[in-house]
Amino acid sequence: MAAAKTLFDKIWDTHVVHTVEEGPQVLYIDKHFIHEVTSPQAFAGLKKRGIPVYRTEHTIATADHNVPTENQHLPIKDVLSRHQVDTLIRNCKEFGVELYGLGHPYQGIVHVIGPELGITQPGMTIVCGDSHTSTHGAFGNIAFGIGTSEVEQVLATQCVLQRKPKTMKIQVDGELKRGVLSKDIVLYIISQLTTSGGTGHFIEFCGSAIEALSMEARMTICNMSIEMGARGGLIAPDEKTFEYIKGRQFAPVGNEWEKKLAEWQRLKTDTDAKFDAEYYFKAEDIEPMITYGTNPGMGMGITQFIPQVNGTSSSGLEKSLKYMELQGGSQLLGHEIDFVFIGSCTNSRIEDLRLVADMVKGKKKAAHVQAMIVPGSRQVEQQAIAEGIDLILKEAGFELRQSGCSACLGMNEDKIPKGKYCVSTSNRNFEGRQGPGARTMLASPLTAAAAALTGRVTDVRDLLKD
Ligand SMILES: CC(C)[C@H](C(=O)O)[C@@H](O)C(=O)O
Ligand code: SF4
Repeated sequence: MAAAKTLFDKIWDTHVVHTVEEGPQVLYIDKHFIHEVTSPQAFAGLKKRGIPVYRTEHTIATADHNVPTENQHLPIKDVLSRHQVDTLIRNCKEFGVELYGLGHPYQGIVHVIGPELGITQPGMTIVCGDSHTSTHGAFGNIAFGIGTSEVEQVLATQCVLQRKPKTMKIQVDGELKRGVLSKDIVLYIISQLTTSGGTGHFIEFCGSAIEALSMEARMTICNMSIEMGARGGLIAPDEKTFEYIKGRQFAPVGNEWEKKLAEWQRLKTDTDAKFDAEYYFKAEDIEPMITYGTNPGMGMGITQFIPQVNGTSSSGLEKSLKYMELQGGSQLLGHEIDFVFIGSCTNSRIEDLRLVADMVKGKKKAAHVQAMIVPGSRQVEQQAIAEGIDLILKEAGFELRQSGCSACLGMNEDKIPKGKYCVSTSNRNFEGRQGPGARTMLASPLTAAAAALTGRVTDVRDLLKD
C-alpha cells in the first residue's frame, strides 16, 4: 500500500512537473492572480525578452491596492496610484489578460474575488504576487504568495520553481464562546506560536471548531496563517466548500461539476499521515482578541493585561509599546480609540458586514470615532446595498466605502493619521502600516464594531448581553 499522505502532499505531488536533484521542484500552477503592485516588473521582463503570457485563460487580474475607495468613477487623483493602475490596464491589454479593473462588476481585493467568483477551487495550486494568497487555502488547495521575479516565471511558463515546505497540523476542537469569531481563533494561535512559529511549514487547519466555521470564516484563518511565518494554510474541503462554490460564475457546471465533485470529495489527509509538527488548541480557551504591539503575534484576550517589559521579554516588546504609547502591565480595555477600519482580505466579506450591521443597528458610533467600512469587492458592496446594510451602517454613523485594500496598508488616500489609534480588522499592525505613525490594534469585526460604538477598546460580550 502507498504511504499515508497529508492533503498538502497529495496536491503538491500531483502538480510537480520536474524535480531537480537536491534542488527545487518545478510546480505547475492552476491559477495565477495578479494585481497592480507586483506585476509591472514581471510584465516588463516579458516584454524585454519578447515572451507572451503562456496561459492567459488562467491568469486573472484585478486592481485593489492603489484604488481609491470613494468616487471610483473619477480619474485616480494620486499620481503614483494612477500610474500603477494605468500600467496594469496597459499590460493586461497588451498581453491579453482579463482585468477586473475599476468599474468592473467583479473588481475587488484579489483574495476576496477569487473565491467569490468560483475561480478558487479545491485541489488547485494558486499563486499571486501577494503574501495573503494563503486565503484561498480555505477551499482545500495549495495557495501561496510569490515574489515579482516568480510572477514573471509563472506568466511565462505557468510553472514556478519551489522547494517543498514542511507540513504542520493545527487542530482546534470544541465550541467557540459567544462573541468569539474565526479572527479571534487565528489571532490566538499566532499569539501562542509567535510570528515565526510556522516558518518553513505549510499548515493544515482541522478539528471540530474549524469544521464548524463558514467558508468565509475559514478564509480569515488561512489568510493570517502567513502571519505566523508559514508559507500558507489550508483546510480540507467538505460539503460547505462544495455548496459555496456551486453556481458561482466560474464554477464547473453539468458533467464537469459532477466529475470535479468526485475528485474534490477525495481530498483529505490520510488517517495515519505524519506531519512535521502538530499543535492542538481548545476553542473554549479563546476570548475575543486584540493586539497591543506591532506584530500580529502581540495579541491577547480582550480582558487580559499587556505583558510587562522585563529582562525576559522579547526585545521587540519595549520598542512596540513605545510606538503604541502603551504601558506594560495595563489593560487595553477602556483605552480610547480614534478610528475603526473594517475591511481587508481578512474581514471584508458579506458575513463580516452582516455581523457589524447586526451589532450597530439602531445605535450610533461614538462622536469622536471615524468608522470606515470597506467592502472587499464590488459584489460584496452590491450585496450589502441589496440587504439594506448600507442604510443601517449610515444611520449608525459608519461610512461604507467602495472596494479595495484601503487603510489595510494605506497605499491609497485612506490612511490613519500619526499617533491615532485604530481598531482594525486587517492582518498587520506593523509600524506605519496604516499610515506613518498610525497605531493599529488588530481585532475581529465584532470587536471593531463595539469599539466604534463606545469609542473605546470594548469587550464585545458586554454589548451582546442585551
Ligand atoms: C503589496 C503586496 C506585495 C503586499 C503583500 O504581499 O502582502 C500587500 O498585499 C500587503 O498586505 O502587505
Ligand atoms: S487587503 Fe491588505 S493584506 Fe490583503 S492584499 Fe490588500 S494590502 Fe494585502
